[in-house]
Amino acid sequence: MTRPKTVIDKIWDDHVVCSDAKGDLLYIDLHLVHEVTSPQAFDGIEHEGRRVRRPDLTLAVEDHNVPTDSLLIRDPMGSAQVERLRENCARHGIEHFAHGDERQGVVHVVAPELGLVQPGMSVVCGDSHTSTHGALGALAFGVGTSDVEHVLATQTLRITKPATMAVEFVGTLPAGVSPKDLVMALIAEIGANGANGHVIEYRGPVMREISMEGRMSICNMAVEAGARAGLVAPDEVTEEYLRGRPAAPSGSRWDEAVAAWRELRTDDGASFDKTVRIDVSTLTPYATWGTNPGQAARVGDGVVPDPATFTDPGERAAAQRALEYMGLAPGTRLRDIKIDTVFLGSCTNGRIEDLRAAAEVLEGRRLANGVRMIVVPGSMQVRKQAEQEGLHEVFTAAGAQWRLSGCSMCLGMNTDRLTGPARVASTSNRNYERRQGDHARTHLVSPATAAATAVAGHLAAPQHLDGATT
Ligand SMILES: CC(C)[C@H](C(=O)O)[C@@H](O)C(=O)O
Ligand code: SF4
Repeated sequence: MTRPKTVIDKIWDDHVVCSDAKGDLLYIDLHLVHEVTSPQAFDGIEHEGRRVRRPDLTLAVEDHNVPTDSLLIRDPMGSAQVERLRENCARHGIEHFAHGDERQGVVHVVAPELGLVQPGMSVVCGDSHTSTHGALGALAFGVGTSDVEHVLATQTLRITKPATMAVEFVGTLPAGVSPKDLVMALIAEIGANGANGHVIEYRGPVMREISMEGRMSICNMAVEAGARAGLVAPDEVTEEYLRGRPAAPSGSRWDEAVAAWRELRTDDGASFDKTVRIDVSTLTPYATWGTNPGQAARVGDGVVPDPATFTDPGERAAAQRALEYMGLAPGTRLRDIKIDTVFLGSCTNGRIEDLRAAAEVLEGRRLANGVRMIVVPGSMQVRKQAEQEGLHEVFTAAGAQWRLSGCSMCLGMNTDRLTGPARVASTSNRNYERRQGDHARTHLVSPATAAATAVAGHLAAPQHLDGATT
């Protein structure tokens, strides 16, 4: 009998080209590229007189630097970076979705929606949130620019095999608790370093009930717990999501692919280096109060903690500093924190289901006085779908701005960077100091919570708009 294996080991072993004392050389099935981390990598291979080894397995998308209120890139830095991506792709024969292309969007939204990411694949991108693609049952790593160069030149990645971690969600998911809340609850529980160096397999009955969009939100934030990657073994949800997508297999190749995907399960008896079990039955929506994603509490009855109550000195100091930056006093109820800006978008929560969840809350309601909200679809395809469903009208009727696609306010690398003091409810994944602007304070939330917050003017989940007290 062969040794039982985790799904992580199966995909890993399938891609090892060779190994030495320093680690493995993994074959890469799909290389995603964006404008921020690729210029030096292209310079590097060109300096060596090399070509891109597999342009056909490489896709580039403009996302971080593009404005979302115009097709014209006015910012000189952003424009220079995007221009270099265009030149590099043209020179190396790489498919490239430019700002204005109907397939453009945040790279982690674009690749899955085309059906390019499939179970059992190895995927890399010079971007930490590449972990998103694990939702499709792929092993997907964010890598640095020198690795991008290596992958461009050789279609392989040098990497030491990370440890494995099982995150098991059990119990019954209560209504009104979104996948984002689930992953925020996980990180609040294990901490922003809780999965350091591991690849997570999200498992358990609850994961099977979660849609592909929801799985992407959960895998997206694996890196916010310190993980190298996060994945969900493929199942019927994965198959239904992929069926009929432009790059998905078709005809008899579909049946062959599905048969292979069905082998991608963790065998009974396989062991993980670490296991965490979360009972979801008593969860409620979450929001962060601090400056890392683990500094989070329940929106309904949570309060900003007193740093003095943390036993770990590092955590105590981090909480102290976070409260100073965030301008918050211990004991403040999360629902008393007033918000002036709301960002709905990003590779965490810019997909169609996210927009639907927010629109459901905003339907027939208006933003609170003094609140500004921007809605940035994760891709131009998401934007098109949302417009077909009339969601954009719900957003604009409520007083929100309906934008083009890009990373936008998720990180201030474009003209959506906040310039003045701002307190933001944001559906993105990172809340470190100054990420959204020099004087911006970020509270991470789910799309439904972002929408309810926009209406209330303070942190709130949808049930609080109807008078619920917790
Ligand atoms: C700019 C890029 C390298 C960065 C990342 O790696 O994640 C960005 O996408 C982010 O979300 O902070
Ligand atoms: S949307 Fe945000 S998290 Fe995602 S790739 Fe862009 S900047 Fe990074």
